[in-house]
Amino acid sequence: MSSLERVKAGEFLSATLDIDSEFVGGEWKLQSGVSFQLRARGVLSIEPATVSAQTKSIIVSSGVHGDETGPIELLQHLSEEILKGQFEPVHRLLLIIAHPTATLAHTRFITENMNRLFASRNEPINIDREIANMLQQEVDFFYQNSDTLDVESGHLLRWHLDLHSAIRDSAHYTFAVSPHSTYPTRSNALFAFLEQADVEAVLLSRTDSPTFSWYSAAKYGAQALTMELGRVARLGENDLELLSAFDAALRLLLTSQDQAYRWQGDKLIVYKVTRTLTKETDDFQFNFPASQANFTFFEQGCLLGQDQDKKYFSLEGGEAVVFPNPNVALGQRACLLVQQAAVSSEEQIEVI
Ligand SMILES: O=C(O)CCC(=O)N[C@@H](CCC(=O)O)C(=O)O
Ligand SMILES: [Zn+2]
Repeated sequence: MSSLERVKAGEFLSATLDIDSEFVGGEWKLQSGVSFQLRARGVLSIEPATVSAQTKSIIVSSGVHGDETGPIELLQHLSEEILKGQFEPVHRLLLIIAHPTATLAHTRFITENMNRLFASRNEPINIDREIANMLQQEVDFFYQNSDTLDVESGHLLRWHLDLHSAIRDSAHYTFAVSPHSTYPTRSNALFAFLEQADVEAVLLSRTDSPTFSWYSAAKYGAQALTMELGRVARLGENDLELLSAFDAALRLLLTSQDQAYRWQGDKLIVYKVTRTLTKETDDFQFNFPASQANFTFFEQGCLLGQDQDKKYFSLEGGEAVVFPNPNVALGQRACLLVQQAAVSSEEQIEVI
C-alpha cells in the first residue's frame, strides 16, 4: 500500500514512519463532506464540510522532538477517528507528525535541535533544517488561506498547539509556553482552553524565540503554545490516560463553533519569563544537578550557574528554573528563569 492509501485507511502514524517507502500525497473527501490533503510526509490537512466566518484554522503538531512520543500517539488516535469518519471537526485542521527520522532513531533530533530552527528559513544542510523549512512552508500555506479574526465576535481564529513532553521531572506535570508576539495572541479563550485541558501552568515568554510555536504566533498572530504534556516515553509505552483531559479539551475545541466558557483567573498558574540564560562558552555550568526538576525555586541571591567569569544569581523575589540543560549548542538557551505573575482575565491576558 502507498503512503496515501495507508493514511486513507487511518494509519497516519505508521505511513509517516515508513521513511523507506516513497512518499505519495493526494486529496480525497468523505461522504460527510470532510476533505483531506496529505501534503507532505507527516503533514495532513483537513477541511470541514462547511466553512464560515467563524471557522478556526487549528494546527496541532507533534514529534518536533522525535523522542517525545505521547503526543504522537494521541494524534494517531485522533486522526484515525477523523479519517474513518467517526469524529468530525468543524474547523480547519493541520495535523503534523514532524520528524519521523528522529522518532525512528528514538532521539530528540538528528544533527540540530529542530525547535531552534524556526527563526527564519535555513540553509538546507541537514535533515532537521530541511524538515523545519518544509514545516514553515506548510504553516505559511495553511494560514495564508485563512482569516485571522472573526470580525463580528472579535475572536482570533488561528491556533497552533505544538505538543511536547518534558525530559525531566517537573513540579507541574503539564504546562505550556506562550511565545512572544507583537500580535495579541494571549486571549481569554486560549487560557480557558488550558484550564479545561487541566494544564497546570503557563509561561509567558517576553522575547522572541526560534521555536515552532513562536513562528505561528510571531508571523501569523496565531494563539500558539508549546505544550509540555507529561514525561518522555518510548512510542507505544505512553499512558494516554494521563493526557485524557487535554484530549477532551482538544476535541471540544475542534467541534465547538464557539467557546462559551471564560477563564476567570483561577486554577491555572501563570509565570512570566524573567530571563533566558544562554550558553555562551563551553564552560557554562549550573550550580545544581543536570536532573534538577522544572520549576525548582531559588530564593533571591542564589548562585544558579556561571559561564567563565559571568555569574548568574537569582533575582529579587526569587526565580524558578525551567528546561535547565547545560549541554545545548553554543548560543542556545540553557534554561528559562520564571516568576509567578498576576494577570488580568479580560479579553486579552496581560501581566498586571
Ligand atoms: O524538558 C525539557 O528540558 C525540554 C522540553 C522541550 O522540548 N521544551 C521545548 C520548549 C520550547 C519553548 O520554549 O517554547 C524546547 O526546549 O524546545
Ligand atoms: Zn520537546
